[in-house]
Amino acid sequence: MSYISVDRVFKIYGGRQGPVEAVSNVSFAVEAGEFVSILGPSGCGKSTLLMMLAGLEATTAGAITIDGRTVTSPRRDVGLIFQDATLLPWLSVLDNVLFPIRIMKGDLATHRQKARELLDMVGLGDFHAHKPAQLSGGMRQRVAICRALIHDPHLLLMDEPFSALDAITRDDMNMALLEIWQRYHKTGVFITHSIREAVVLSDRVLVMTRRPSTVVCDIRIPFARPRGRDLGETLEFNAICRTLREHIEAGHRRDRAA
Ligand SMILES: Nc1ncnc2c1ncn2[C@@H]1O[C@H](COP(=O)(O)OP(=O)(O)OP(=O)(O)O)[C@@H](O)[C@H]1O
Repeated sequence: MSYISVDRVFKIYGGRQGPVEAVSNVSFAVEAGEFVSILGPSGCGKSTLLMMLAGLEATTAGAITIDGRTVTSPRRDVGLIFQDATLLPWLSVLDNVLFPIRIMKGDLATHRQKARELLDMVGLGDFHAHKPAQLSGGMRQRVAICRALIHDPHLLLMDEPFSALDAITRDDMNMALLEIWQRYHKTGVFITHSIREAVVLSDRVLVMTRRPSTVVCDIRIPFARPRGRDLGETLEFNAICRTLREHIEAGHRRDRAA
């Protein structure tokens, strides 16, 4: 059995202007330790899918199973990272990283050392006493990554975590995430609009389209790890990006025709 199984999942939101079918008949599986990215146009239901994986939204039909258990409510063994780092401005960097432990009433003393190690790993070892306002956007997102990892979740769910960053910082964050993957062996679902980012980071890339909001393509990314910045220069990398772009463009054409 796969670590994550998404089985014929639908999500229909009730709205003032009538129901919105955000996700229709989506099925896919993710193995333990895999990093899977989801690409697709705005509004195709990527965030909705991630929220359902996190147990923060209910499915309208179908089932999501993680590690053998059907997802019916938020789970403790999941780390979430969003586009906005959403750090608490009055807390130090270290206390922001420790915040989930505080909420879960865990042992702060033992986790303080782990928080310092995580901050060291993402290059923020000297910033543990700073407040979020004293950090750049990329640094804040690094803190958010440490916060998502502090309770050692097996699964990381990431919703466009680097899309608000400039191109150079984004590349740096991709490299940092690759390093984290190498070191901590998590399972990951990553939402992005960047084809290149998806290919650099992932073991598999899924493409979703609208009307209906479903998965139309599932491509395995064959590059060995560890991966470096030069991966993006290779012919094979660019050929995979082209294939994914063609799937996304075909979806756009179908949308326009509908
Ligand atoms: N709480 C909600 N109530 C009603 N409709 C919603 C709700 N959340 C999302 N939707 C609608 O569901 C559809 C899918 O939205 P979702 O945010 O999941 O798409 P997305 O692919 O993540 O978009 P983006 O790439 O722009 O973030 C959209 O039409 C959106 O307007």
